[in-house]
Amino acid sequence: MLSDLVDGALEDAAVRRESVSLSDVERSAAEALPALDALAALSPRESVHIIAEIKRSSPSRGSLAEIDDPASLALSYQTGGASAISVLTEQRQFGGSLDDLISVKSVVRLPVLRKDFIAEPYQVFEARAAGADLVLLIVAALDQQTLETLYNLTRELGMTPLVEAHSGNEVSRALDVGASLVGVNARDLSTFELDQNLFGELADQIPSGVIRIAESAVKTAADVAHYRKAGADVVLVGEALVTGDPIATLQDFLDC
Ligand SMILES: O=P(O)(O)OC[C@@H](O)[C@@H](O)c1c[nH]c2ccccc12
Repeated sequence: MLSDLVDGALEDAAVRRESVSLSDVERSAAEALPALDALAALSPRESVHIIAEIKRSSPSRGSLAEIDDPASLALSYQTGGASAISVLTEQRQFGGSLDDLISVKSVVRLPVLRKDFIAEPYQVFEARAAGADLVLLIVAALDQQTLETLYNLTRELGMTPLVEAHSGNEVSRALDVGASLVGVNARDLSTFELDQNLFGELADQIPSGVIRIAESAVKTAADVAHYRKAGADVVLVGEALVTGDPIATLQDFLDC
């Protein structure tokens, strides 16, 4: 269940907060190098953009890959032509950490997304302090007021929010807060079911000028072509890259 994932992420944040206070993390966020311009890096072009994800496991798919050295995987993603890197920092179910993000950020020149279950400002400051350029905000996990608060904070810190939706109503809520980057996740985070047609059903609701991202369920170049045809400017790919040859897979997908 999505609410369990959020509760777990908040409990872990509360533990970290015992050693690094809110004011400490705010100070580190203010001292970090400025965030990169993710909207520029993902702006629509002739070919699709790929956000390449670092993910060790997931509740729906179990263990995927060991990934002892996330920085070197991220460098392969950069070599393969990814436009941005997504790092799962959730520990309990996805096996990630903020340290993964810090090491990735130290080697790549691409924008880096903190992929986690973000529900309070502390986690947004932590993302910036670790060097994140983008933060994932999942509409289904947040009431509208919290979504707006976290969206505005992310922007104030110079980062780009990627606002994730899984229904028409959630796309409207993403647009209501002013999202410039909207992701449609094919996977329902409550049931873990996949619906690869959802992106196509919702894409028309996302106005031009807003970057459209298709998330999940990209296994082959044909899947990329499917999303591209349905209007995706960007696809976000995890499993296919961590389980296969990352450079060859990216190049294959970018040929679409
Ligand atoms: O591994 P896949 O099917 O290529 O999916 C990547 C990404 O879309 C998925 O990891 C994801 C999308 N939204 C999320 C929110 C939380 C955790 C994970 C996700």
